[in-house]
Amino acid sequence: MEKSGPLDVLKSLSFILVVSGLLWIVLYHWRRRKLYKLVSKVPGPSGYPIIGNALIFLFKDQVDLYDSIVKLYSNYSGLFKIWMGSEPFFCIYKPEHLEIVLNHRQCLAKSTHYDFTKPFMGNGLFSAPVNIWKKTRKLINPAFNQKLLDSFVPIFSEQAEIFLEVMKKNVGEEDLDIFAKISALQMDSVCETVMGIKMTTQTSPNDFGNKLDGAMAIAWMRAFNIPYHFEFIYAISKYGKEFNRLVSDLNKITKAVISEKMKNYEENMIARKNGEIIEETRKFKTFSELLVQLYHEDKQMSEQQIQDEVNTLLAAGTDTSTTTICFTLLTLGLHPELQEKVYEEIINVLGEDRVVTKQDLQHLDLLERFIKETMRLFPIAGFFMRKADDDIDLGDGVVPANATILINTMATHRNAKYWKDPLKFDPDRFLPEEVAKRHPYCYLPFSAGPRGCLGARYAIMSMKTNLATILRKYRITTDYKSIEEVSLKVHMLLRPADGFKLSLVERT
Ligand code: HEM
Repeated sequence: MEKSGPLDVLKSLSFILVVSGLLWIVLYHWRRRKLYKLVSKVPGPSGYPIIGNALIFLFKDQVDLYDSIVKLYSNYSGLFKIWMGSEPFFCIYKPEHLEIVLNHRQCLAKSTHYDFTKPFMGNGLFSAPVNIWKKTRKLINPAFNQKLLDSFVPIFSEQAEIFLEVMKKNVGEEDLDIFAKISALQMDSVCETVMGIKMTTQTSPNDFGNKLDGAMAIAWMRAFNIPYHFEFIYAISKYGKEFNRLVSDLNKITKAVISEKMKNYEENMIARKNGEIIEETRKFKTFSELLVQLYHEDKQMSEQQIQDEVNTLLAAGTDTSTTTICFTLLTLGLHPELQEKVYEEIINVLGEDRVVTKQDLQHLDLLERFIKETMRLFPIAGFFMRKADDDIDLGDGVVPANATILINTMATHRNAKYWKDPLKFDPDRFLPEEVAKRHPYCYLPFSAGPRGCLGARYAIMSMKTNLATILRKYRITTDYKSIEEVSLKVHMLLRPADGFKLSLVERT
């Protein structure tokens, strides 16, 4: 018998490899046959082998990314799908679909893309897996009550008044960056209500806010760029290195704050046991103190979980409100006559000098409708994702288990099917009688259902306080001429591609 040489061994090995590879491919597709069957029933653009439709998102700058998503949605009248590599994405915007998905018990999971925020937010509410999320949200929901939010209004007011002081020195300056100023205002309010510390970003600028913004922007950029999903590419990239540096700096600060709250709580417990009377130095409890209390009383929250929640609230609460306030200033600038009506309302409720109180907020109706209409046209968190844990029947199509669902509320908010003359700015759309005429899921700036925004009421109250304080002293102008002219980009949240182009003119 002839002996087999090294070449024959190599040939046999190659044969085995090719056959196993083919078997693996067949098995992989066989296991996904149900998925393919369901996917095939849903319309969608044709894609390329292996990458599918990933080119829609790949190598796009922030403006192109926004335009591509809008264009994609405009081609379909309802549910459609795209392939991101081997992963099908089901794209929705119809109110009926949104209502099913956002309330479905099997749709509470966030897609894997949210994992990129985990180095900072960990298992905080925003990115937590469903089992952890359920437990934490049940614990935190009661703490986020109206009484607590009311107790924050003096902080919102105090910070807004500091903003006016800062603006006295800056207004009229060329190249005044109003977004940065509002961002500092929000950062100081959120840091004080969440952590109980005066960050003083407004008066002595520090880079905590920039670091937070930078870290979140990189996490979101990664979600939309498949090559950076691979840890070995991301870790050696400039983004990966920068992200780790930013997160490490931010964590040092929040960790120190939580350790201090833990220490205070324990010292107070001992003092109370010894019969000492503890004088409260503040009229409100911060979120971190409430979380520390939950940690001690319920023993259901670990120290790490507290830090994850604090980091989450900082990240979820600052840029969101900052960007919405700036968009509201922009829409005020675009509509000078309406702006005067908002001003009159503020003067009627507040008078000339008094700081804003929680009672005032209930009477600033037009201002609230103005903010709501702004959030319709500029829903800053207009794209978000869920994962289906089971097949989800949407009536006119089924989303198969494990698929990602891409929600685009911008497509709902600006849709002529649901909004007459959708690009017309009209705060009266939010009069109660008008709201009652619509499907409630036509308007979702804060998402909805059990996993909707935890801070929606907090955001409205803080934005109303800030805007009322600012608008009483300043008239807003913008270089934009119309809503249509404001082209948008995806910078984690939506932002105007060419900036906000705002000016503040002192009222005399
Ligand atoms: C104008 C301001 C805000 C807007 C437009 C907004 C919008 C949203 C949206 C759309 C979601 C759902 C995101 C998703 O499912 O991926 C969300 C979730 C969340 N938001 Fe907000 N938000 C705002 C302000 C705030 C504030 C001020 C806080 C806290 C102080 C906050 C805390 C949260 C948290 C914790 C979640 C996650 C909820 C969960 O998964 O259970 N948000 N927000």
